Amino acid sequence: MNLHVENISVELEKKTILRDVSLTVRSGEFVGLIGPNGSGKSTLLKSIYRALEPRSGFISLDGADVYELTARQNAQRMAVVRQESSIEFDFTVMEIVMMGRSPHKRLFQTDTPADSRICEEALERVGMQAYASRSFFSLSGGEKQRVLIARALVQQAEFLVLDEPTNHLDVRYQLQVMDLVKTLGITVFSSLHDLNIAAMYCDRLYVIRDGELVASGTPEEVLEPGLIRDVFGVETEVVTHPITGKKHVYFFSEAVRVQQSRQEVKAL
Ligand SMILES: Nc1ncnc2c1ncn2[C@@H]1O[C@H](COP(=O)(O)OP(=O)(O)OP(=O)(O)O)[C@@H](O)[C@H]1O
Repeated sequence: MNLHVENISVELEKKTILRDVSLTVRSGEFVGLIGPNGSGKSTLLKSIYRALEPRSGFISLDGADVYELTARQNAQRMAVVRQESSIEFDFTVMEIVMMGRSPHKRLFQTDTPADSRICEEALERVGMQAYASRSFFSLSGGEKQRVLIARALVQQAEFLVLDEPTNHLDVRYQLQVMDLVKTLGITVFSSLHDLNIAAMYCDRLYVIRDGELVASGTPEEVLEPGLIRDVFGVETEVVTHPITGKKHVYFFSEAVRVQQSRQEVKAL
C-alpha cells in the first residue's frame, strides 16, 4: 500500500500548523516522522487518518483519495494507534480488541470463533493474553498501549499509522512492540520521539520543524549532529553502533557541556 501526501497545509485557529507538506511511503516501507514537541507530527498523522481534513492538498492510498473513501473502506486499508486513546466507556480488553474486527463484518454481524481466535493471537503477540477479561480503564498506560496495538493488528490493514507507539512503554516493550510491527511486513508510517529507536527500525525518516519538512532520507543520511542541533537544539555525538551497524545518538545535556568547557578552561 503506497501513501502519497501532496502539498498539504493545515490551519487551526488562524495559525498555520502544517505548510505545504509532501511525502511518500512506499509499499512495505517503515517510515518514521521525527521532530520536536509541537512541530506538527500528530497533526500530519491526523490528516492522514482523516481526523483533521487539510485546508489544501491531497492524500492518497494506492491512488485513492483517503477523503473520498467510506469509513469502512478506509478502515480496511489503514489501522491507527493514536497517542491518546479515544476509548470513552469501559470495556474489557477483549471487547476493545474485538472492535478492530468491525471493518470486516456486516452490520449487526456477531463475533465468530475465527474473530475470537484472531483477537487472542493478537493479545498474545503483545503479551496481554492474561488480561483479556480485565477492564481497559484499570490498565496502566503501557498496558493500554499494547492493547491498542493488538486492536490495530486484528484490523489486518496493509497500512499502519502509529503516533508515538513506544510512549508509556518500558524498554523491553518498546523493543518488543517495534520488533512486532517490523515483522508484520506491512507499510508503516510512525511518529517517534526516540531517535535511536528511529535509527534501529526505520527504512527512511522525515524530519518536521514548525510544520514544515526540513529533511528526509535514510537514518544514516538524516541523523547527524548538525541537523539534530538545528532541529532539536541539542548537542550530540552520532556513532555507528558496533553490533547493529545502525546509527546511535549520544546526547549531551547543557549541564554536562558547561562542566566540560570549565574543565577545558582549567586545563589551559
Ligand atoms: N486544535 C488545535 N487548535 C490550535 N492549535 C493546535 C490544535 N491542535 C494542535 N495545535 C497546535 O499545533 C502545533 C502542532 O501540534 P502537534 O500535536 O501536531 O505537534 P507534535 O509534533 O505531535 O507534538 P508532540 O511531540 O508534543 O506530541 C502545536 O503548536 C499545537 O499547539
